[in-house]
Amino acid sequence: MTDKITLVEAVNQALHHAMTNDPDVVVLGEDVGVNGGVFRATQGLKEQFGFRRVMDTPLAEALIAGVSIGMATQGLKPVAEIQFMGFIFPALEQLMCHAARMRNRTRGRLTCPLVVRAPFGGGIHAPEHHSESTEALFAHIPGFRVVIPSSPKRAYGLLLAAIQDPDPVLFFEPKRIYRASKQVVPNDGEPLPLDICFTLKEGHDVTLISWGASVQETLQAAKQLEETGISAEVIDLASIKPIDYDTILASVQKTGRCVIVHEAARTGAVSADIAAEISYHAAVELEAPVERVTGYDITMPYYRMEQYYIPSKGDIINAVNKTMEQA
Ligand SMILES: Cc1ncc(C[n+]2csc(CCOP(=O)(O)OP(=O)(O)O)c2C)c(N)n1
Repeated sequence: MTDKITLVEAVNQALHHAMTNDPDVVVLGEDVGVNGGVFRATQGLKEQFGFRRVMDTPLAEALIAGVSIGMATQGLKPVAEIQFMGFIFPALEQLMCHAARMRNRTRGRLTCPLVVRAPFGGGIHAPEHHSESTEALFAHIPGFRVVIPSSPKRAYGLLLAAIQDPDPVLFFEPKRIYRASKQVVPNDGEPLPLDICFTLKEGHDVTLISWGASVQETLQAAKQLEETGISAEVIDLASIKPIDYDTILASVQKTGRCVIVHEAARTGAVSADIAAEISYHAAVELEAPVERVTGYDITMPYYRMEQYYIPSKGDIINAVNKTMEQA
């Protein structure tokens, strides 16, 4: 295919490809079949693969996770959709206490090749439970991979890799940019590596690290900074767990400055871990403390206030300027 497609269309394309090429891949979740998913990520799957492989479930997230774990341990590769990240918590006991531990509990006899997809993040004027970013909660749990794509190409390649991975992967999709831009995404079935971050722009004055929808504002900030003579390197973390510290440390050791940008609340965030690792391993090279541009420690506000919560291009530029002032 040579047409340009959106991030959500890339998810759909990856699901089509995986299901076509591997009869063990099944899809389940609320409204994923007849309706094609609330965001249309699973559109057309039921028509093509039938109700045995594309299952509309009751509104019961614990059931979705539990059934998926059963299927995964018995040879299938379920891709479950949780309609919004804010509704994943009824499934947490199943995911945390069973999926994440299956390999360890059975001393490697059983693995749990399960993918849980969930849209996350704010910016689409939705009410509560529809806008949060709790990726750090899942990154904290041993046994999961946590993956967040930020472009159509990475959505396609990373989702294929997640489906092939033998262990449970939480695949969080930034819905604010589901339809924000288009890319040509060859439908070649090529997975992307799950263990690396992606350097989107090279630079030598400051390293900007982000993930999800915030990568957009981070790239815009880098572009504007370039016009004022500040050269920013931009890294899309993509794999939230595990984190590719080789790339991050090499970048910060080169630039001497780092700003981490994300929508999730500040306390206990993934950025705190990254800042700690950088402070430890690049203490000699750092010219300024690591800055963090984050959401606030509050429930994601309703839509009229959303714009004040989500890190903006201006917030990122201010943080970069702060690090540049320190010498
Ligand atoms: C725990 C939880 N999961 C998912 C949702 C998202 N959601 C909102 S309405 C809806 C469909 C409800 O369908 P049904 O129970 O048949 O009621 P209807 O709206 O058709 O009257 C879903 C899945 C939710 N609100 N809460």
